[in-house]
Amino acid sequence: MFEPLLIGHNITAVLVGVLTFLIFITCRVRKPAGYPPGPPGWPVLGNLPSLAQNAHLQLTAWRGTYGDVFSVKMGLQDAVVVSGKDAIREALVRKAEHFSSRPELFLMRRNNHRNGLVMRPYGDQWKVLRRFSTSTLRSCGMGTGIMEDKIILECQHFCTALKEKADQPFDLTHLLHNAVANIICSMAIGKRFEYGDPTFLRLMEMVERAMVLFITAHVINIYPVLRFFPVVGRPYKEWMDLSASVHKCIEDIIPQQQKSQDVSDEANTIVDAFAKSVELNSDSLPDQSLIYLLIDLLGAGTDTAGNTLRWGLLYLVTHPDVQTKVQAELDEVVGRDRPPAVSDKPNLPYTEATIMEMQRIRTVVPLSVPHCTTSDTALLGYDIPAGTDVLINLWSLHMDPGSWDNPDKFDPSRFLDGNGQLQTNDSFMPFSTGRRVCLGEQLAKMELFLFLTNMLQQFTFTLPEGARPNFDGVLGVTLRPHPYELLAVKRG
Ligand code: HEM
Repeated sequence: MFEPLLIGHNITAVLVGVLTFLIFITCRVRKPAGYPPGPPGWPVLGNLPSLAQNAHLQLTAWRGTYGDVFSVKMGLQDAVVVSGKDAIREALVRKAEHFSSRPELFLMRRNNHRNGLVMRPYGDQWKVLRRFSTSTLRSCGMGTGIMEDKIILECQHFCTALKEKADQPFDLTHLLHNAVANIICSMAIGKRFEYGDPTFLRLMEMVERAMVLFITAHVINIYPVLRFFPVVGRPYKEWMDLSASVHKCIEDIIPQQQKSQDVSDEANTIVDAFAKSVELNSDSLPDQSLIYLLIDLLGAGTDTAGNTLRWGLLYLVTHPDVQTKVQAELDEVVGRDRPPAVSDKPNLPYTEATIMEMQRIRTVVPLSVPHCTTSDTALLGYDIPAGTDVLINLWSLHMDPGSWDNPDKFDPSRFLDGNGQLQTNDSFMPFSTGRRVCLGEQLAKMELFLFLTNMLQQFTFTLPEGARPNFDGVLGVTLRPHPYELLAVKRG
C-alpha cells in the first residue's frame, strides 16, 4: 500500500538531487570577461521559459535591447545569438573557420544522425561529404535541364491531382510535401512514387512526425537525464523508435534500386554515385554516411520547400491583387499552351519578386540550423569560447526595419527597381550564407519557381468563405503555417 508513495518519494528525491546538481554546475560555469551580455534567466532553466514558443520573435525583440550579438541560456547550455547582415556575414563568411560547426545535440548523437551532412561537425569528414554531395547533386542534374524536366514532370502530376480536388476546400499540405519529396527521391534513387503509394505515404508521415517530435523531445537535448522520467521520456522513446523506422524504410528502398543499376554505368542517382565512389575508393567517404545523407536530403528538402509554397499560397489568397498580377505576367510571357520553364525566369520579374517576398516575409528556417564555434573566437568585440552554440537569426534579418520599408507588409514590389526589373537586397538570406549555406539552394529555387508558376498558370486560388487566415506559424524545425484549406479554381 505504501509502494506508490515510496516511488513518489524516490522520484522527488532524485529530482531534487538532479536539480541541485544542475544549479551547482550552472553557477560554476565561467564566461570570458568579454562574453556578450543577454537577458537575465532563471536558475537551471535559463531563458527557456521565454523561448518555449515562437523563439524567433522573442530573440528578435531582445536584439532591440542587447544588439546584434547577445547571449542566452538554453537551460544549462550557453548560446550566442547573431542578428543583422553585418554580424551574420562576419561570423559565417569572414570567420567561417570559427563558426561553421554544429552543436552536439543529444537526440542527434543517440540516433547517429551526426553521420549525415546537416548535423555533422565541421572538419575533414564534413568537407569530404559536402564535396561529394555537391558534385553528385550536380551530376544528378541540379541546376540543369535534366533536373528541370524532372520538376516539370512532378508539377504535372501535382496539377493533375489538384484538378481532382478543384472547387472544393482542401488542405494541400500532404500533396505538396509528397510532390517535393518526389524530386529528392528521383535524384536519390532515380524513382518517383505515386502519391497514394503506401510505402511513400508511410515514409512521409514518419518524416513529418519526426519534425514535430524533435521539438517535443528537445527538452532531452537540454536535460538528457529527463529521458528516464515517464512523461517527458515518452516523446524521446517515440523519437528513437521513429528514427529507427525511417532508417529501415530508406534502407529497404535502396537495395531494390541498386540491383537494377549497373555500377559501371554513368552514375545518375546519389545512390549510384555513392556506390561508384566507394568502389573506386575515390573519395574516402565517411562510413555509413549514405543513408544518413538521404535522410538529411529528404528532411531538409521537403519541409522547407513545401512550407515555403504553403506560406506563399496563403499570402496569395489573401492578396488577390498580387496573384492576378503574377497570372497576367505569366499569360503575357508564357501563355497557356506550354508549361513555364526556367528560361522564362528573366522575363518574369514580378513573379520572381513575389517568390522572394514569400521567402522574406515568412522565413521558413527562421533561426537557420544551429551553428557552433570550433575555437575561442571574437565577434564584434565580444569574446566567445569554443563549443558555444550559435543561433543565426535570419528572421530578424528579413524583418529588420533598417533594411526593409514596412517589413510586415507583403509587397513583392520591394524587390523591383524603378524600371520593374528585379533587384536584390543584401539583407535577403533565406538559405543562409558561408560554408554551411543550404546545399539545395539551386534546386529549391527551381522548385519554387516551377511549382508556383505551373500552379498559377492553371489555377486561381481562393479562401473558402468564412475562413480566417492565421499568419502566426508554428515553429518546429521549420516555421510552418497553421493548417488551412483553400479552393483551387481551374482557370478558363
Ligand atoms: C525553400 C527551401 C529551402 C530553404 C529556405 C533552405 C534553407 C536552409 C538553411 C537556412 C540551412 C542552414 C544553413 C546554415 O547552417 O547556415 C540549410 C541547410 C541545408 N539544406 Fe536547405 N533549404 C531549402 C531547401 C533545401 C533542399 C531542397 C535541400 C536538398 C537538396 C536542402 C538541403 C540542405 C542541406 C543538406 C543543408 C545542410 C548543409 C550543411 O550543413 O553543410 N535544402 N537549408
